[in-house]
This record gives sequence, C-alpha cells and structure tokens, in this order.
Amino acid sequence: MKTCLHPKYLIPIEPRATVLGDHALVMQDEKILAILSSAEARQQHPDAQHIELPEHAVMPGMINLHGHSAMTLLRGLADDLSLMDWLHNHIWPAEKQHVSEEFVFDGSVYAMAEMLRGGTTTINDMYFYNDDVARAGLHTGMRTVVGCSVLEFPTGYAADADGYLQKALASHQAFQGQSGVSFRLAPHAPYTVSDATFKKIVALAEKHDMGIHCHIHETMDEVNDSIRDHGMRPLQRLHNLGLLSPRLIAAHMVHANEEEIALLAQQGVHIAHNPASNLKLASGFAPIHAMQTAGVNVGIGTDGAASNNKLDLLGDLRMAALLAKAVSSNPTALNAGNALEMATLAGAKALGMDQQIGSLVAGKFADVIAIDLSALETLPLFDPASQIVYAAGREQVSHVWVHGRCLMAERKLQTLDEAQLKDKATWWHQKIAAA
Ligand SMILES: CSC[C@H]1O[C@@H](n2cnc3c(O)ncnc32)[C@H](O)[C@@H]1O
Ligand SMILES: [Zn+2]
Repeated sequence: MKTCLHPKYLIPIEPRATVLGDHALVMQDEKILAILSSAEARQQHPDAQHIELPEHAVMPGMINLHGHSAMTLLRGLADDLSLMDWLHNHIWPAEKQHVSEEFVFDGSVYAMAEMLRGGTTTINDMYFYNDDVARAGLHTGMRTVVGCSVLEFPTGYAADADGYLQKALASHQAFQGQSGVSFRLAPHAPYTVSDATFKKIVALAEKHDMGIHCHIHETMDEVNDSIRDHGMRPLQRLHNLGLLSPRLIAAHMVHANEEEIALLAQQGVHIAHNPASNLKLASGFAPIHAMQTAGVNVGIGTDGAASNNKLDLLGDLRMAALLAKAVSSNPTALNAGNALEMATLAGAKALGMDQQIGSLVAGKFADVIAIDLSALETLPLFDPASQIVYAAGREQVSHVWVHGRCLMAERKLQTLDEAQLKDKATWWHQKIAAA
C-alpha cells in the first residue's frame, strides 16, 4: 500500500535544519519510499492514497528515550517528594502490592495511547514483566524497546539479579524476529546493582549484542552515597566495571563535572535527558549544553508518569530548550532545530537505530507525525521548527504513523478505543485506592 502525504512543511531532520515546502512524503508498506515535490508525487504515484495536510508540518515520530510506561497507573500517587523518599516510601511499596502482568500490560497500553496522541512513536522503556511490555507494544503498534530491569532485591517478578537476567534473556529470545519490538538490559541504578551483576551485564550485552539502559547520576545523594560506599563517584565505578560504551544509555546524568562529560564523550555513552522529572523530584539541572558541546549524544525522555506526571515529549522538549539556555547562560543553546533533532535522530542514534528511524529518509521505516499549526496558539507562523518547539501543544499532533501503519488520524486513535482505556484506568484507580 502506498500513501502520499502533502504537508505545508516537511521537516526531514536530515539534512540538518531543512524545511521543505511543496514537498510530499511517499510511504510504501512499512518504509519511506521517497521525498519529492508534491507535483511529482501526484504524477508518479497516481495510485497512492493522497492525504492533504495543508496547515501541517510533517516530521519524524518522536523517540521517548527513557520511560516506565506502566507507571501511568501510579500517576499522582505520590507527588512533591525527593527521589529516595518517593521510591523507598511510596513507589516501591505500591509496586510491591500492585505490579503484575496485568498491571504492566494495561499500564503500558495506556501510556502508549497517551504517547501516540502526543506524537511519540518509539518508547525506550524500563520496567518489570518484559513480555507484557512487549505485548503492549505489539497491541498498540508503538515501536517499543523493552528495558529488562535488573536489581539485586526481590520483587514479584524475580527473586534476585540472576533471576532478572534469566527473564531478560528469555524475553529477548521469545520475541526474536518480531519487528517493532526489541530488548535491552536495564540495570536499575548504581545504588541497586552490585559490581558482580554489572560485570555479568557487560558480558551478556556483548554476547547477545544488546544495549544497556541505566539510571545514572540522577541525584547528588546517589553520588555522595557512592563516595561513601565505594570510595568513588558512580560513573567512575561503572567505568572501572566496563559499562561505559556506545551500548549504554545513561538516564538523567544530572550531576556531571567536566571530567565526567569528557569521559562520556570519549566512551560514546548516550544520555537520556529527563527535564520534567528532574525538576519535579528536585534532582537538579543537567548540563546538556556542555555535554553536546563536548560531543555527547543527548536524547530526551519523559521518565514515568509517576514522576513527570505527563508523557508529553513535546512539552518536555520546550522545557529542555529553555533549561539548556538558562543553565548555560547562553540563549543559543539548544535552538529549536537542535531540539527537534534531540527528540528524533539523537534518540535513534542512542538506540543504535539511526539507520532505521529518526529522520525522514527513503529506506527508513515510516514513523511519521503531522502537527496542525493552524491553531490560534501557533499563528503567525514565521518558522515551523520554532513554532513546534516553543509554541505548539501535544494536542496539535493530528496524525501518527508507525511502521507505515496509521495509528492516529485527525486525532482519533485507529487501533485503540479511548473510552475502554479510560474505563481500565478508573478500574485500576479503584483497586489501588482501596488497598
Ligand atoms: C527497574 S526499572 C523500574 C524501577 O525504576 C523505578 N523508577 C522510576 N522512575 C525512577 C527514577 O527516576 N529513578 C530511579 N528509579 C525510578 C520504578 O519505580 C521501578 O521500580
Ligand atoms: Zn526513570
């Protein structure tokens, strides 16, 4: 099947800072077939379904580089706390009581519906019950990278680190060959994973060619506790254990000094920046501009809905751009074009998927979104990239395709029933509130 999009503006991300007018994007089956002038597209592809998007910008679907999808069901359960208080006294007890296969599937589907409605087409997740996160991805059609969590302590999912690792490898094996779903090893954090387990993870990641996803340097407490317990900062400890490499996505990295930024660049580590969660938990201000200047690849994430509390990548992108300027005292830091790249191609690079997604280039998967810029809030329109990053809201995302499949048209989800999803969320609320 062939579909031709005719938007007002086409923002392919590659080549950098390009905005095309009077151009069309041709999708065939799951791939991008061509980008060419609108007139040529009509002439060369008369048999295609032609979709007119006269007020819209079309760009690659956004990549949420760090999330815990199922935590939508815990949204608003514990607010206005520091990370350790939030985790130890509220979230981990709630997870112990409620997290199950059903919880993870329902919560993940719900999160994916919210993310798709906001123009996110790929989620790099990290949670428990790997198979159920993967099933949620297949059910919704969202491109899903399942981070298979590893911790030293028992949960309802596994008894110990080896148990989590076995489950990770079993999930990786079970879904081999399924397009749209892949797996990474996800040690939770330096303060919940031992040296021995980190070493096993490095070896397994190499053996099975898997990426690694870990919370690192999220708070100053984490850094100080590591100096107390290990005699060094977490990043140095992970470096000594061989974890720092292009396989690694370090979520947060709020506290990084100059030497650590140089080390991240040298080792090719990717960063998932989570501005909203970092602000809400008062974790700090990540030195994103310094990292980018040093050559570190930085993508953007929402973190979970229990610490954000939205899964609104577009909103968080605006926050990231504003914060980058304030933190570096430099108004040119993270301009609109670079911000869009952060939410697309940088995320794809971090996942090792930049040959498949992250920009609108012939041969890549057709993960594409359209944003209606005709709203009162986004006029007058001088610069589409500026308007998307600084002025548009996620509710202006009108259409979403993943793998060439239309998952939202004119803001209506095509594969999911919104009323049913809301009923499920209410059911879970009653169950959790009653406990
Ligand atoms: C093992 S992955 C899931 C695990 O991580 C917890 N979590 C969610 N958000 C954060 C965060 O920002 N820092 C550290 N840990 C977080 C989640 O509740 C799960 O227990
Ligand atoms: Zn997180």
